[in-house]
Amino acid sequence: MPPIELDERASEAALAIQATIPKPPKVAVVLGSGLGALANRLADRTIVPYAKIPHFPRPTVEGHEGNLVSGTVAGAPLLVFQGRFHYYEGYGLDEVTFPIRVMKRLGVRTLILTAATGGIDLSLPAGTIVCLKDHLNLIGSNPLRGPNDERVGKRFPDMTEVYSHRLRDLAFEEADKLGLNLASGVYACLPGPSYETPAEIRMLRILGADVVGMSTVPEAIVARHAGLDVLALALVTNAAAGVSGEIISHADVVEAGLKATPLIGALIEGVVQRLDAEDRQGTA
Ligand SMILES: O=P(O)(O)O[C@@H]1C[C@H](O)[C@@H](CO)O1
Ligand SMILES: Nc1nc2[nH]cnc2c(=O)[nH]1
Repeated sequence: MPPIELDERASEAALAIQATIPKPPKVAVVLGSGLGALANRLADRTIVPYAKIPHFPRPTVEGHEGNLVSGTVAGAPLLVFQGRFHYYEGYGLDEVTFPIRVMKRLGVRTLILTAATGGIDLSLPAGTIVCLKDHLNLIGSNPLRGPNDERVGKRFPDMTEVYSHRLRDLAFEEADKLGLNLASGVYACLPGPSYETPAEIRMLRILGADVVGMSTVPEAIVARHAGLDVLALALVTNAAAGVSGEIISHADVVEAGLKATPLIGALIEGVVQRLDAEDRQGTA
């Protein structure tokens, strides 16, 4: 039997989700390392374990639970992907970005990506939240490689504005309300799983990167291809290699994520409530 096409797999996964969540929220968030507890802030929760969704991969990394959670924040609907897939886990980019293809079929229009990152810029210490303004795809491939589904998006999608100016403005306004000093920066995506060497970090700084991670970019590319508006919030969990001389460990990354969850959660909630208000007024 020939392998089932990606499109068909995504449609089957979306159908299975709709059996439990008949009217999925139009805003989705993907939670990065250590940020999983954000899903617990939702009210009226419906939880679908990834294991119950056909064709869905399974997270293999600590700090990525593997649940799809639908619920509300202060009355505004939100779909939470509690756990993501990374290239370094051995998954192909098709699998890494499978949740994005599925959420498109569920009717999601706005995607909020979150990620744990190393701070390259000296002005971005651990604990800083960075609103991404652009990225460097250094993963060595592209998630859109292969046949293009014209029903979803163009063969050669423009990437001039991956991270929506409108959503970034909204995030900065909400950060102001919280008294949060939100930073702005460029994310470099490397394949991992080893962290960088100090020489690699010096190279990334010259290339214009402010933070470094192992995710987010493939998801953002697939989302833009499909016409979703994207906002990405990177938490600096550690100084990048060689910046402070401190050893980097995933346990510390997860702990920093946990610590920052209330703040990044409040920011996301503010943004989601604004989007919901716009949606109700028909301006979104
Ligand atoms: O899923 P994210 O990008 O938040 O996780 C980062 C990258 C690696 O998976 C991990 C390294 O500690 O954190
Ligand atoms: N590549 C990379 N990913 C991270 N995720 C959290 N911290 C880091 C880091 O320093 N480098």
